Amino acid sequence: MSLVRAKKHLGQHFLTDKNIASKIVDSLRPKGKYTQVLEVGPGMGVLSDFLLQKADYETFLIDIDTESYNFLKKKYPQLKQRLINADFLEMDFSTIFTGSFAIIGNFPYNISSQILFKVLDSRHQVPELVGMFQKEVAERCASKPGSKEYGILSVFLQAYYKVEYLFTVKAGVFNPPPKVLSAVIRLTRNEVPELNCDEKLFWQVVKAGFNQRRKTLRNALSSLINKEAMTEDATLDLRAERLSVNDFVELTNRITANR
Ligand SMILES: C[S@@+](CC[C@H](N)C(=O)[O-])C[C@H]1O[C@@H](n2cnc3c(N)ncnc32)[C@H](O)[C@@H]1O
Repeated sequence: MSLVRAKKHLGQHFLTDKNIASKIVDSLRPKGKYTQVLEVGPGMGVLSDFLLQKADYETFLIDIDTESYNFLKKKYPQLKQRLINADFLEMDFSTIFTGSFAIIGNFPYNISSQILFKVLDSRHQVPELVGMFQKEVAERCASKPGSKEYGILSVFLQAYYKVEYLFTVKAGVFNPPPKVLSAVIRLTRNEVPELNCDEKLFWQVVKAGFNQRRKTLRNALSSLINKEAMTEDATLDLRAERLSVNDFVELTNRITANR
């Protein structure tokens, strides 16, 4: 079988180390929380080989690249409809999954944030994600208040998921090697995937706070708050990067109460 030609615009860097592939797949912990797993960007199937050996769940593969799709169709004829040639970002999960499913992948780095925001949008259906990202993105996901990596993605992911930075991966184990280091993270959704506040307002507050991250929250959130009623609120004197998820939830509740 001839190999898939690596295409830069699709973020194709193929993992060549089977031990790392097996370690990534072993980082999934189904324990009955889901019976189906979707792999994003299987490429030539280095992760899929291990996923398909597991009896705990049914595996689905989606790759945007037709060359990869044709390669995998020959490699795994048993998959049939479970091998999909489409853009993950455009995927309508409801056409395939009725219940919860996990997501795994060595993700294309050029669309990391979009992938994570799509997962957040579908958090009620996605209790777990294990995957490789550019190290910098993985650090951003797991970073804590006060660090320079802490931002919108950190807050939203940590609001709904436990984020674990599992391990770092060197560029040399890919073909072709990327210019950056990589890292594997695991997201495990909270038992209750809802926040104890007006969630729509929470999203607006976090976005507005970080969109003007050099300003204090009092200024960054001026269109969302009743400034007069909240003159004594000391949290508003801080910048967004100082606030934990809980601080944002509590601030959202005070904004609601003072409207
Ligand atoms: C970093 S490669 C990983 C390939 C393989 N899993 C491996 O570890 O060797 C990323 C894969 O994602 C695929 N891809 C890129 N954009 C995609 C998208 N929007 N939807 C689905 N797959 C995508 C690429 O075609 C490629 O196969």
